[in-house]
Order: sequence, then C-alpha cells, then structure tokens
Amino acid sequence: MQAVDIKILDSRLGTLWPLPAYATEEAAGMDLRACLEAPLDLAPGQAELISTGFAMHIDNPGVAAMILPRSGLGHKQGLVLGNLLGLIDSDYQGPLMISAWNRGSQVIHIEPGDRIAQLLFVPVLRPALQVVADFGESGRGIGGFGSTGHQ
Ligand SMILES: O=c1ccn([C@H]2C[C@H](O)[C@@H](COP(=O)(O)OP(=O)(O)OP(=O)(O)O)O2)c(=O)[nH]1
Ligand SMILES: [Mg+2]
Repeated sequence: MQAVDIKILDSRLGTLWPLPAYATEEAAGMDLRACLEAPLDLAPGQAELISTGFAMHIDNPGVAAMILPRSGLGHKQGLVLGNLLGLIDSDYQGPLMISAWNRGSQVIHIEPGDRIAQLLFVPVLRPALQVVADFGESGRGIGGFGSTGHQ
C-alpha cells in the first residue's frame, strides 16, 4: 500500500529514538514508543493516555490502524490497553495516543522512549446496511453464545 503521512510531534522521535518501524522483515506491527516527559510508574489498575509523539493521516477509507498490546508486556507484566484495542480512523489527524492500562498487581515502570504497544494496519470494509423482514435460512440460525457446545 501507499506510504502513510505522519507528522512528528515530539522531536525526540527520529533523533533520540527511531521512528516507528517494523522490527523484522515480516513483522506485522510497528512498535510505538511512550513519548513521556518523565518516567511513569503505572499503579495496578491505573490507566494513562500516553502520546506516541506523532500524528498520522491514513486518508484511505479502505484502511484503518489498530493499536495492540505487545505480547511480552501484556502477558508478563499486565501492560495492556485501557480500551483493549485502539482503532485509528482513516480520517483521524490528531496525535496518536496509547491508553496504557496496568491490569496486573505490580507497579509497571515505563521510561520515556519505551516501546509499549504496537500499530497494525488493516483493510476495512464499509458496507451499507439493508433492512429486510426475514433472512434466508442459514446453518446456524439464531444459535450463539455456546450453542455448539465445547467438544
Ligand atoms: O487508542 C486509541 C484509540 C483512538 N485514538 C484516536 C484515533 C481515532 O480515530 C479517534 C477516535 O477513536 P474512537 O472512534 O475509537 O473513539 P470515540 O470514543 O468513539 O471518539 P470519537 O467520538 O472521536 O469517534 O481517537 C487514538 O489515538 N488511540
Ligand atoms: Mg468513534
């Protein structure tokens, strides 16, 4: 896909710390850094909005981005997202923010520049909705929420 425009809002990005980039040749996500002014101790249960230091304009309705936790931090330390997943609209031009949530039981120490989350670009379908009186028959029908059992 075409390159996505970003605006640097924190001059440490691209100088002191690398710009967001794919860590390996085939990485799906780009790590996002905590552009904090000072180290942050996130208490158990606490959530803070942390700037990524840049704004982004995807400008393509067929594409969105998602902010996801990093697996290691999420599993081992309990550093996840207060919104569980951040959805970035194609027309959003504001600063990209991370809702950092300590879902664990120990304080999590975050240093300025730490890579605390990741950004994933995804294709988006935007169908119109059509109102009908009845649906055609399907294999599942209205069964859900465990209707097919466990085994
Ligand atoms: O983790 C996130 C989630 C969202 N956003 C930005 C980009 C997104 O396009 C915008 C709005 O997000 P969303 O639609 O999920 O939030 P909302 O509560 O519905 O706000 P709005 O009324 O502005 O749509 O906020 C972030 O920077 N980080
Ligand atoms: Mg919204």
